[in-house]
Amino acid sequence: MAETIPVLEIFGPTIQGEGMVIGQKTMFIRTAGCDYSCSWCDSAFTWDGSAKNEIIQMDAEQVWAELTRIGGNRFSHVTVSGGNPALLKNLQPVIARLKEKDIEIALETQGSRYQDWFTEIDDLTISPKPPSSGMKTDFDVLSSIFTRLRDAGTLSSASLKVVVFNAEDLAFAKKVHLTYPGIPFYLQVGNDDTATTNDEALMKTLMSRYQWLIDEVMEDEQLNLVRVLPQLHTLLWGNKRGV
Ligand SMILES: C[S@@+](CC[C@H](N)C(=O)[O-])C[C@H]1O[C@@H](n2cnc3c(N)ncnc32)[C@H](O)[C@@H]1O
Ligand SMILES: Nc1nc2[nH]cc(C(=O)O)c2c(=O)[nH]1
Ligand code: SF4
Ligand SMILES: [Mg+2]
Repeated sequence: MAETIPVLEIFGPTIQGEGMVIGQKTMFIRTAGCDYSCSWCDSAFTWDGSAKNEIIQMDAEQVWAELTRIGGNRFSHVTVSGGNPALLKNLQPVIARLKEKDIEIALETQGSRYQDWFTEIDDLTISPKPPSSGMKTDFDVLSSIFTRLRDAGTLSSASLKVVVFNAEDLAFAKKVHLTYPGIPFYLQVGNDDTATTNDEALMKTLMSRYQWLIDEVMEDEQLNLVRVLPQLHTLLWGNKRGV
C-alpha cells in the first residue's frame, strides 16, 4: 500500500484568505491531527475528535484524483493546512505528485516540527502561537527550521504570520519579528468567535479589531516592515467550513 495521509477535507478553488499569498486562487487540502490545542483554533475539528469519522486515509494518487474531481483544470496552486501537516512525513509523495503536475504548493504550519519536504514548498507560512492561544513556542525548533531552509537555499519561500488578539500577543509578535528580522512578517487579526453564524456581526467585530491592530502597528517604530491583514475568507464567508 502506498504511503497515506489523514485527510479531513479537500476543497476549492477558493481564494487564499490569509498571509503571504492572500488572494491567490487555490485548492485546499486539510489534514487531520495537531500537536497543539490553541484555545481559539478555528479548525479544532481537525484534532478535537469531533470529526474523527470524516478522516480518510489517502495516498498521493487519491489526493490528486479528488483535487481534479472537484477543481477540474481550474487550479494551479494548492495549499496544505490542518491541523499540523508538518506532523506528516508521508506528505512527501503528495508534494512530489503536485510538483510533477506543475502545481505551486503552499503550506500552513505553526513551526513546531520540521520535515525534509519543507524545502519543496513554494509558499511556506510559519505561524508561531501567541500567549492567548495557551501554547508555548519552542524557539530552538523554530530557529532550526529557518537554519535548515537557509542551508537548502529555500529560505525565500518562508514567511512568518502571528495571530493577534490583544496587547500581550502583539508584544509576542514583535519579539518573533525582531528575532527573525529577515523573514517577511505578517500580523493577522484574531477571530474570537469561531462558532457564530451571524456573519454580519462577526464582520463588524473583526473590522474593528483590524482597525485596532493597524492603529497599534502605526504607532510602533519597531514594526515598520510588517504587513497587517484580516482573514479575508472570514470577512467574506464567516465561520463556514470548506471555503
Ligand atoms: C487552522 S491553522 C492550521 C495550520 C497550523 N496548525 C497553524 O496553526 O499554523 C491555519 C491558520 O489559521 C490561524 N488561525 C487559527 N485560528 C484562528 C482564529 N481564531 N483567528 C485567526 N486566525 C486563526 C492559525 O494561526 C494559522 O495561521
Ligand atoms: N479561504 C481560506 N483561506 C485560508 N487560509 C488559511 C486557511 C486555513 O484554514 O489554514 C484558510 C481557509 O480555510 N480558507
Ligand atoms: S496549531 Fe493550528 S491547527 Fe493546531 S490548534 Fe493551533 S491553530 Fe489549530
Ligand atoms: Mg482557517
